[in-house]
Amino acid sequence: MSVQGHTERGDVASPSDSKRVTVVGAGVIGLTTAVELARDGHDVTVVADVDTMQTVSSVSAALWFPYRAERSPVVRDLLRTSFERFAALSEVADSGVEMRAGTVVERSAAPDRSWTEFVPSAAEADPFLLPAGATSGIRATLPFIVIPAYLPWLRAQASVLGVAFEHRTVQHLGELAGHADAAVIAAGIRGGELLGGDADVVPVRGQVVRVANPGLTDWITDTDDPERVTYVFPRRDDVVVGGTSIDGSWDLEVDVDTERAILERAAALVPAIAGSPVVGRAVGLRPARPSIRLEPVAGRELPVIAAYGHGGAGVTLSWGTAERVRAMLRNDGR
Ligand SMILES: Cc1cc2nc3c(=O)[nH]c(=O)nc-3n(C[C@H](O)[C@H](O)[C@H](O)COP(=O)(O)OP(=O)(O)OC[C@H]3O[C@@H](n4cnc5c(N)ncnc54)[C@H](O)[C@@H]3O)c2cc1C
Repeated sequence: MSVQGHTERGDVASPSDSKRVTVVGAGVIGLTTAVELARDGHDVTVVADVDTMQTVSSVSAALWFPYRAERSPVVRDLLRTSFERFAALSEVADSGVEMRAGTVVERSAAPDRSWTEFVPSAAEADPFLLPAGATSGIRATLPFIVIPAYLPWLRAQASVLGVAFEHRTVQHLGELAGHADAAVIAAGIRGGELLGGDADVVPVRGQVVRVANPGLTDWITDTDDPERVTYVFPRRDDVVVGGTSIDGSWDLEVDVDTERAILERAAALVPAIAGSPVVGRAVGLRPARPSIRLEPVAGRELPVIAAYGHGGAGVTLSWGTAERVRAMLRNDGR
């Protein structure tokens, strides 16, 4: 069996190293980790009570960009790994991953440009093409992940590798002991609750509206001001237009006034989308945490690895996260 778009690195786990692993979560973190572990020779089951296309991950826009992710050496490593893996996947037909040009608008005197170290194409944007109030900008070609194509593709890859799927809620970790040699908690915003003792995960509400694509290809993101988060991400048939970034809000209802304001800001940024018919709308709660929790958790009924709290960059950091979980598992969850 082969999984497309994965560069070979290291040997597949020998049968004696192979473990029964339960991954809790079928969002982008759980699925990516399941594929990575199955490819490493483990016997993987994904347990989730929300199907992939109903998760927060399905709402994601989704551009490779470290939005609402902490700047740390670990995240830097996850960014680099994921950039490389997505760049490789952009060569794979039907993966839903493309390398796409666009603009990051900057609105501060000293913008954080650390992410550009992995992006060979990154260059200063022409100031005449930037919106009013922008201090500067970057033009770059970045991985652009068309979620309605990518998540089903990823799930199909998992199935090809023999990953089993169970639809149920895990109430407590003890119920996994005896059925698995290790568990990975990729439960997004509910990761802290499942592990207990971690109240640091908070929702950051994101609302998006999808409009018909009038023929756009380039993306643009203008997110430095949390009160006026705006992005326009053209996919094949539609354009994902955002957004909001509201800390601590659990509200999953689409707000019509918010949608109107999003469309007005977006039309000011990209006049071509003014009046494009609305074809869909969604709200998702980004699983934000002061720092991503990506570590073994001691003292449980079975070895546990936590992998949650990716904020606004779960897709962006997914392959790096999966690689780290694979390495931790090879080290017996240490
Ligand atoms: C509007 C918006 C735009 C975004 N844009 C981007 C972007 O451009 N780029 C980017 O990188 N990121 C983006 N994000 C962020 C990204 O969507 C998230 O970081 C990511 O989806 C988190 O994935 P996850 O797998 O951790 O969680 P989720 O997708 O929420 O999945 C959690 C899974 O855990 C399961 N689960 C939880 N608890 C239990 C339990 N007890 N028992 C069984 N199952 C359980 C659920 O059923 C679900 O399957 C965006 C988010 C939003 C809302």
